[in-house]
Amino acid sequence: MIKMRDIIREGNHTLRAEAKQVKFPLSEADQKLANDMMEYLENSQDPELAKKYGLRAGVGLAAPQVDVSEQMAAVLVPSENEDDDPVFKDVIINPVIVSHSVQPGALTEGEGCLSVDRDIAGYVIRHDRITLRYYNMAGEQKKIRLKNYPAIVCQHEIDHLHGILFYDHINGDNPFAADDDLVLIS
Ligand SMILES: O=C(O)C[C@@H](Cc1ccccc1)[C@H](O)SCc1ccccc1
Ligand code: NI
Repeated sequence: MIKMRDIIREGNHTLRAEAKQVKFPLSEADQKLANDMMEYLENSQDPELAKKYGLRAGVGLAAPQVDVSEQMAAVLVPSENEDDDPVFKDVIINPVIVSHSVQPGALTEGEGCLSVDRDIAGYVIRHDRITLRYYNMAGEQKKIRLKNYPAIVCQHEIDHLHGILFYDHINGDNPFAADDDLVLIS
């Protein structure tokens, strides 16, 4: 299982590298990696397991964060009611944002990152709505529309595949600068 010690931190060059595309059919190693990353998210969202193994909660984990420079990320966005199915759960492979809203969006509370051990305040300006094309573990091409929180999470993870970290999107002069059309997502 993936633990916090397996997650690389700022300063490791893999976090700033352009990850390479994944080939299909998935190798045994890539299948194991995909399953292990999703397992991390599930464990980290279980309070007992998270405490037992010292896991930081996560709704997404990208392969470069475990020092594998490949275009693959696990995303597990739980529903607000724990009895309901997740809002979004999949391993997104070779993802591409094929279109997006002009309207920007940002989390009201800002963002964090499992690979960044410090709090960095500010609006992380992203697209409020995206159309995402990706391949799942079976190699099936998917094309989905996401908005608000799931869209923010997927953009955070896709950034990791291109060497981008959340604070790259914060306005350095005024971290909480907000255009009139910015959608603030709680
Ligand atoms: O480091 C990662 O990629 C995982 C992040 C993803 C993320 C952070 C902020 C906004 C969108 C996505 C972790 O999920 S950060 C911890 C966290 C846990 C639960 C909910 C929100 C953030
Ligand atoms: Ni991150």
